[in-house]
Amino acid sequence: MTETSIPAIDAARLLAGDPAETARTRDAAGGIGFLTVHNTPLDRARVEELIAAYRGFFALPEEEKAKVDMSRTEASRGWGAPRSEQVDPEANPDYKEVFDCGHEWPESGLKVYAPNLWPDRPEGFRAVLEAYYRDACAFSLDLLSALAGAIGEDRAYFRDKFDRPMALLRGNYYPERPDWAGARDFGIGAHTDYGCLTLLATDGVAGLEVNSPSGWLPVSAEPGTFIINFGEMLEFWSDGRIRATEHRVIGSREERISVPLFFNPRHDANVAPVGSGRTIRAADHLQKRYDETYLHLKAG
Ligand SMILES: O=C(O)CCC(=O)C(=O)O
Ligand SMILES: [Fe+2]
Repeated sequence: MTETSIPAIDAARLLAGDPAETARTRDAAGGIGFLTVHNTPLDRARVEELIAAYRGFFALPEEEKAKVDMSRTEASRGWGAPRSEQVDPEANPDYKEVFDCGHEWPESGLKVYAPNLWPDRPEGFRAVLEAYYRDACAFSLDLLSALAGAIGEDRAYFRDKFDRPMALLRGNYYPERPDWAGARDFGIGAHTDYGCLTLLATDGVAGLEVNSPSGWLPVSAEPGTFIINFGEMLEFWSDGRIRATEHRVIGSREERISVPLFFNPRHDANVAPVGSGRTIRAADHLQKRYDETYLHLKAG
């Protein structure tokens, strides 16, 4: 596949089953593995409100963020300090900061459903994130159903695999690229995402690069337009018909906020290739990847 541009898809048309938009989505998912979507149910004001909430949190004094530091827990909930995650083992730990929250189900005993850690400030932070989480999950499920149809599978296939989703909503804060940063330092090192579909909102500042046949390709999106890519579980599931493409952020003189929703299925979903007779339990794959990349979870 030699596709070297990132298709822009009209989400309303795709979800309504428009054949041309469906075919372009299928080609993008199986080719470069990235697309942008506009005309979505989450408008610009909604995303700007969300980004402002994260901006307020990341601007808090370090002592305050440390009260919800995920390194005190065995899970990926709360604040991740700079250099607390190493997505590329060949690179140094990322210099970004993050705030993670997700679906809670403590009775499950699974760390992927751990309780969220909420800061006292900024005011309204929790409510804004929870409402966005809910609506972004619904939109992502619609997108996945359309994608299933696009690759010739049952559109309803995913519906019951995403109740109690292990979906994780993350705020990434990339400060100005530090003076000390060298060739092995990244805002986020090269990686593929772990789950099914990533719905990425950004503040519009450039920085994301996609590994394409012609080299690292920049992609950006204004608030209200989203970048979509696919994770390892969907690549397994679709037996490679949908690609999990590597991407990274080196960082620049301009600070940047991005908000991915990592739309992961329920813990017991089987993400092995459809019809293969094999089993790959979604929670096992996700926990393995968390344990490999979050420094506070790394074995030893
Ligand atoms: O900040 C971005 O644009 C991408 C972030 C990313 O790849 C991630 O959080 O997995
Ligand atoms: Fe990513």
